[in-house]
Amino acid sequence: MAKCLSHPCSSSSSFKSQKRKFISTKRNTTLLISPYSNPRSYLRNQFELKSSNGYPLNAVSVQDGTSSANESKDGAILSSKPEKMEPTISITVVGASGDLAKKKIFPALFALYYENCLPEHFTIFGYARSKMTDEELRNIISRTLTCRIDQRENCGDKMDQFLQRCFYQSGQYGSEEDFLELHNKLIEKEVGRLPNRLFYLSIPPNIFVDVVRCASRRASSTSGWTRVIVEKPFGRDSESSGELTRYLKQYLSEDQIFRIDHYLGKELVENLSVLRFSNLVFAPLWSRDCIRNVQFIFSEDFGTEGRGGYFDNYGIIRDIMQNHLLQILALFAMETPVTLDAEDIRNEKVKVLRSMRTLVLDDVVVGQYKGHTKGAKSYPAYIDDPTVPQGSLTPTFAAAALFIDNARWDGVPFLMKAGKALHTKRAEIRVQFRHVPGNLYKRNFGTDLDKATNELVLRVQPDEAIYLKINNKVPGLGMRLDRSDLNLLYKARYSKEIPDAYERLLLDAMEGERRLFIRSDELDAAWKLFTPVLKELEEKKIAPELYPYGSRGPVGAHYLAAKHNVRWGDLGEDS
Ligand SMILES: NC(=O)C1=CN([C@@H]2O[C@H](COP(=O)(O)OP(=O)(O)OC[C@H]3O[C@@H](n4cnc5c(N)ncnc54)[C@H](OP(=O)(O)O)[C@@H]3O)[C@@H](O)[C@H]2O)C=CC1
Ligand SMILES: O=C1O[C@H](COP(=O)(O)O)[C@@H](O)[C@H](O)[C@H]1O
Repeated sequence: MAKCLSHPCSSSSSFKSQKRKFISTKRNTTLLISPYSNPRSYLRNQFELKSSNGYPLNAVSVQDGTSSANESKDGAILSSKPEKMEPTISITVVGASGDLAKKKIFPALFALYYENCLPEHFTIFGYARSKMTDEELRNIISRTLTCRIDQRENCGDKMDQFLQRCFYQSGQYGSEEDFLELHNKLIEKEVGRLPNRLFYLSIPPNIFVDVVRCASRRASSTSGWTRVIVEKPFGRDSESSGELTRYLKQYLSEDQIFRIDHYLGKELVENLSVLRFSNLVFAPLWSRDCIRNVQFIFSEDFGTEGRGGYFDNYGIIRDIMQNHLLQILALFAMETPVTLDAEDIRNEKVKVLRSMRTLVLDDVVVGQYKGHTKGAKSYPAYIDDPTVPQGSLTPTFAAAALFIDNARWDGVPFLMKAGKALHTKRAEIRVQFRHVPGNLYKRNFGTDLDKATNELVLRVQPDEAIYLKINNKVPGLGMRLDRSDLNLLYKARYSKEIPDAYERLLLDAMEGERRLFIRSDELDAAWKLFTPVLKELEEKKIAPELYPYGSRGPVGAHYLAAKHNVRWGDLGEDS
């Protein structure tokens, strides 16, 4: 039995059993088809992993009724299974030869293995068209595996053991035969166990549907669950996203689809709800009464570098704003969910997204980076990328002002800014509070009262931190005030290395925990906000404002903020 020794999601055993009772009551109809005479012994046979909300499994396998696509068929098969079959999980990374698989997915799987978060029995398959042997795949992925800095025990041995569980199958993405071959290889590894299968689609979106068709027809688990993690982008607009969902649903139920947005797996984004809902001090401040504006800022200090072919078809609004920043906004602004269950949280996110005003062109600024030389070093323009068409108008930078038309947030500007090839790499949420009414100390601040308002910053990356800018008396006999930070810097407070977002999300998908994955109605609501402006930008061929590689982006972003009486919080020296 795998135990997730140091995963933050460990919960007390009494809580665990309470939750399980709840599941068995709620799903007693499906448990009736379970081959296990005692549901508790069946549950003990499942992985004792805990998902990121601290709950144990709420959707382990088809016996729990979660894999509705194959229920009756699977039910029949299940009833002929031996009573105490141990489960196994087979994870297939489709697109295993690609950038994301190498950079993020295999390393995250290894980190979970290293932390004892994977079940005792598991198999990992890489699948792609490239021809490779198992050994070649192992060589490629071994280059990106690392052990936790704070542990490093048996690092080499653990890597070897992990790599021995990794295999490779070459195949076409639209070939049912090739997926059948994969299926047969999976069966060899799963023999004698209850097989659960997870497919990670780390491939360009135009082949999602082919893969899902072939995998669901030829390589689904016959008696356990089958789940599919789908990478972004989920379409280019409302229409294509709806179409993609309709296609996927020909082969999968919504419960089997895990639409990933890796920002939801980031530590500080996870912490947003904890901060809001478990600290009394913030609750009365969290509304238009005290908050002047909220800013969601994403910047990267590198350009598209090799991903220009993908990027040019999407642009920064689709790549970052419509998903990562909007998801954070929804968590920031939603009402208190009834419970921490996935559906309760996603219901609240949908409500807030549906209360938002559709974005208009007047509230958007777009930019594109141009070449720049600094000393002896030259930085390329976006259109110097050989995979980007000449004359491309695709924005690599955008700023936008959004509004939530509900009682809590009426009139509060929610500003977003996202860009590539800027001066720094950073992601943060900045909350600027209102002025203190009748401030006794206002003459100490000079004429710029905005500089004296409190600001709460959640720095998502790098150097995760939460800090609150306050006004403070400079010690001494006079009465001089300055701006200081109450600072919770994670690396100073916590010695443990922060897990990568993909680790948390992979673990949750294995556990059937959907809280951090995007439901189809959330996706619809998100696209509705951005689709009209995206269409208008393209139809009107709006030229992006050029900004030098490595700069702070177009000045237009400042005019946009000023129009809404906002000053970007990331501009000052001490920001
Ligand atoms: N890379 C990143 O940082 C991020 C990526 N994503 C998303 O993850 C997914 C994978 O990204 P990434 O790894 O960068 O993608 P890649 O371009 O590296 O593609 C992954 C694999 O898919 C196959 N492939 C590529 N293009 C085509 C094509 N036109 N037709 C058929 N097969 C193709 C290739 O494998 P082979 O030729 O061997 O079959 C390739 O190794 C995408 O949806 C992307 O948007 C999301 C967030 C970040
Ligand atoms: O989804 C994406 O995210 C990355 C940035 O992710 P991070 O975790 O490194 O901040 C971005 O580079 C990429 O363009 C986008 O597709």
